[in-house]
Amino acid sequence: MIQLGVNIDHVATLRQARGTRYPSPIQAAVIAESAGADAITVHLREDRRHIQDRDVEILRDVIQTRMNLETAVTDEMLAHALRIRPQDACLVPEKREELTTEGGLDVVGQRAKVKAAINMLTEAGSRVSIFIDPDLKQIDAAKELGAPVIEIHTGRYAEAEDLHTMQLELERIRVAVAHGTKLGLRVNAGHGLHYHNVQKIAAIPDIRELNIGHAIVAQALFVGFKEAVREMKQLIEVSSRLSAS
Ligand SMILES: CC(=O)[C@@H](O)[C@H](O)COP(=O)(O)O
Ligand SMILES: NCC(=O)COP(=O)(O)O
Repeated sequence: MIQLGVNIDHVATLRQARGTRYPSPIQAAVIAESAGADAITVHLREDRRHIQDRDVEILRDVIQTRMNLETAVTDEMLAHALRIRPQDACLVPEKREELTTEGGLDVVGQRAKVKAAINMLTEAGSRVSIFIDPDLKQIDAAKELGAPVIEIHTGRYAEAEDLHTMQLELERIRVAVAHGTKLGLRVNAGHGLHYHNVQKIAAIPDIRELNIGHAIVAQALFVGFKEAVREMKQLIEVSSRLSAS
């Protein structure tokens, strides 16, 4: 069964907008787990626009499932991840000025840097994942450098403005998942997934985990956080079962 990692970054976005104590990402993590989340994902960005260092520290003690800590490949952020020692550490690209993560990490173009990060995090006890485009060369490089997990960036599929582009992107993701799985990698996926586009991704055989945040936090405004997580978990399960039958 596909696992669901709930990304709680945007609970913190709302808090940071006013500098209040609420809403609490810690409370969100506890509720998400009680609603069936298999992991809690947070992205401590270099500009600290949402999740803060203190959140990550508290979450590390509170999370009962797994912490999936997304981290840029910089000295500062890696030092932080090495101190936190999350169960899963996901290497992501980061641009200060971007609205949201725009693409996958360029593993091919910075092999030495990525290899060093994988080695350090693995030694610290984290399972390392690489957030990567559905690009076979990047997947081969991730495997070559020893990453046990990849997370396929689904952003282009999610942002497609017409059906034809969406189908093309979906096919790229399907091929990438099959390729990564054949190489022996655990293949996760995520970014931009919501209640109306997750079905086709969840139906792809061999995807192990979906990381979803923005849409769940948005849905929580109307149905509550627990129900929003439950609804997403159920959609994923039904779509994955239907495709298998
Ligand atoms: C890497 C990724 O997909 C998530 O961390 C996502 O980026 C979080 O939201 P923001 O991009 O808005 O920080
Ligand atoms: N790695 C993807 C993630 O954590 C969630 O991204 P989004 O659902 O907030 O776009």
